[in-house]
Amino acid sequence: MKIKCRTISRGVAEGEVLLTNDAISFLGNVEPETGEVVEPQHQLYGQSIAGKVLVFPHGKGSTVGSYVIYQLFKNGVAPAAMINLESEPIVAVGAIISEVPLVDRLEKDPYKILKNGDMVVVNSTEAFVELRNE
Ligand SMILES: C/C(=C\C(=O)O)CCOP(=O)(O)O
Repeated sequence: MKIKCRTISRGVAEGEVLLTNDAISFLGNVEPETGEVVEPQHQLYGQSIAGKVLVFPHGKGSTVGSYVIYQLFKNGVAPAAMINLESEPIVAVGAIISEVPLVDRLEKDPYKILKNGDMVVVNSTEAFVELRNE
């Protein structure tokens, strides 16, 4: 199944879905050395976002979050791709400078059609997300 979306950061990546209903403040919520979510109140606490297709509603918090995404990239623990309901500038900038594909505004609600562990391709260059495991 292919789902159309809006391109924010171009690129193509495949990976396993890791989904959260919580917004993410990359500064403070995520450890840049490991990609682990370190905020105890966060739904993904204790899990690693490294190599995942990270689905979250939107970013929040400090503008330094863009640089944290870049640190994740430089440390080899960035998400493979990211899917938002509605991207905002902090995550958009972080994804663009880190060459992490980022999309938002999927034509179907990602929380209704995706679940943890699904294999998806995020083709941001051509503005679609493809669910592979069906
Ligand atoms: C650049 C900033 C702090 C630093 O150098 O560590 C300011 C960030 O401001 P926010 O209001 O957190 O975006």
